[in-house]
Formats: sequence, C-alpha cells, structure tokens
Amino acid sequence: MHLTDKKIGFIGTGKMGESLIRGILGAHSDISIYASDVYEPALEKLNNELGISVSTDNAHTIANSDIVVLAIKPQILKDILARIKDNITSDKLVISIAAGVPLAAIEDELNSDARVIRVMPNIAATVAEAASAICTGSNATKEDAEVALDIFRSLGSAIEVPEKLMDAVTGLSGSGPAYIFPVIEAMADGAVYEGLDRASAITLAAQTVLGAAKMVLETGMHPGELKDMVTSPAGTTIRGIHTLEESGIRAAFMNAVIESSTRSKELGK
Ligand SMILES: NC(=O)C1=CN([C@@H]2O[C@H](COP(=O)(O)OP(=O)(O)OC[C@H]3O[C@@H](n4cnc5c(N)ncnc54)[C@H](O)[C@@H]3O)[C@@H](O)[C@H]2O)C=CC1
Ligand SMILES: O=C(O)[C@@H]1CCC=N1
Repeated sequence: MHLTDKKIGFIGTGKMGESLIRGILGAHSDISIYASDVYEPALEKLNNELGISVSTDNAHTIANSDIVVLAIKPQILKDILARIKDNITSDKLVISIAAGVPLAAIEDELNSDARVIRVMPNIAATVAEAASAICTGSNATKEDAEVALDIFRSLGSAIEVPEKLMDAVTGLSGSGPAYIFPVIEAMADGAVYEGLDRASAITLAAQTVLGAAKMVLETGMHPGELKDMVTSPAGTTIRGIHTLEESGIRAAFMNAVIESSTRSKELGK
C-alpha cells in the first residue's frame, strides 16, 4: 500500500498535529497534506516551513482529504464533530488522537456510516520514534486498520489493542515522553553537579536513555536482566540503584502511568 496515494488532512495543528505532520512528511516526502486550525500563526508556520496546504476552514481540509486526523483537544472534540458531521462522508477515514474520548462518543456525533479509528500516538512522531496504539470503530474496515497501522508504523512503532486498553496506553506511551524528559534533565543535573558541562551532560544522558531503550527492543531481554548486566558486585551502579529504590522510583513511575490512565478515563466521561 502506498500512503502517497492518500491525501491526509489535519484538523488542529497544535503540538501533536504538527508532530504528526512533520513525521509523516519525513517518512513520505511526496504525500499531500492539508491542515486547518483556528490559530493562523500555526498554519502560516507550517505553510512556510513545510509547504503544506493550510486553511482556517475545516470543511476545506476535509473536502481535500481521504483521511481526516482529528488533532484537537478532547474537551472540544464533540463541538467540532457536530460542525463537521455532514462533511465526513463514508468515503473518508477519520482518525481521532484525542485522549480518552471513546470511539462510540465520536461515532454518536457523526453520520451512522462514518469510518472511525482511534489512535494514541506520542510526541516522538516528530522524529519517527513514536509508540502508537490503534483501535477500530464499528464501520472501519480491515484495510482502514492497515492504513492506520501503516501511517503510524512509518512514525515509529504501532500496535492494535482492544479499545478498553487505550487509557492504559495513554498513561504509558501517550504521556510517557513527558516522564522521561525530566529524567534526562535530572540525570544531566547530577553530572553537572559533579562538574560536567551542561551540553555534554544532556547528550550523554539522552544517549543513555536511547541506548537502554534500544537494548530492550533489540535484544528482547527482560529489563531486569539487562539491569543486572550493568550492575557489578560492590560496584558503582548498585549504589545508584539503591538510592533510586530508596526514593521509590518504581512506585513513582507506576503511579504516574496509573494516574495518567485515570485522567484519560475521566476525559472520556
Ligand atoms: N501533545 C501530545 O503529546 C499528545 C496529544 N494527544 C492528543 O492530541 C490532541 C491535540 O493535543 P495537542 O496537540 O497537545 O494540543 P494543542 O492545544 O497543542 O493543539 C490543538 C490545536 O487545535 C486547534 N483548534 C482549536 N479549535 C479548533 C477548531 N475549531 N478547528 C481547528 N483547530 C482548532 C488549536 O488552535 C490548537 O492549535 C488532544 O486530543 C490530545 O489528547 C495525543 C497524544 C500525545
Ligand atoms: O496530556 C495529554 O492530555 C495528552 C494526551 C497524551 C499526551 N498528551
């Protein structure tokens, strides 16, 4: 399947809309992308930097698209769906990335034949390293799911999950980059405290996170086993690990994912 045959429209060009647009253009430079937003400076920036077609009229974006990505806040999704309902004909595939909002709530606002897919990507789409999960609505076809998986796999990795797990995905990988950025900053702070310059500290910290992630993904080994490979008896690492465990690192990260998932469920109500 060639995504370049498809025209993709974005409703909303905020942080995530822009991230997806940049990622898609990076992976498929000749694809046609349309975008609309109410905030004209964001549109002008995308038009100037990426040369995509922009408009303040969502209907114009939809008319020019085979796939319509809804990249607007969950809180305004319902209102916008009511306004675009009659522009969303059954020949278009709708992809919502709104946190928490169930497929049924989206389908309820659209005509009964609307083909809808829900996706939870993350901000690393910008650099084609997003972790995404999709689930399909009642009229979405197998091919629609393949198209969505193709798009989001071109932006990193993507899996299909039952919709009931989308809140867990949101708490984990949707929000997850924001848990790791402070980790990188704080690790760098530690090295700055010890005398390393800031730029080197951030580079080393970020590459450390990247390398650790890559080892988990590429070796298939359990993270605990990988941790043990770094941890020499009476060495340096176990001192660091001991301190992290005393600070409750595992509960802290588990609770972050659980709380974020809970918020995702709240947004869906
Ligand atoms: N920021 C992130 O890392 C992620 C966000 N999401 C989801 O993506 C969606 C967008 O989030 P962000 O990009 O962070 O928010 P944002 O606030 O940066 O972007 C939303 C955009 O929608 C525009 N907008 C508002 N009313 C509009 C209208 N009537 N027509 C067209 N555009 C309109 C705003 O001007 C803004 O540019 C949300 O539903 C969020 O749950 C999902 C995964 C990750
Ligand atoms: O914070 C949020 O609500 C959005 C959804 C996932 C990441 N950012």
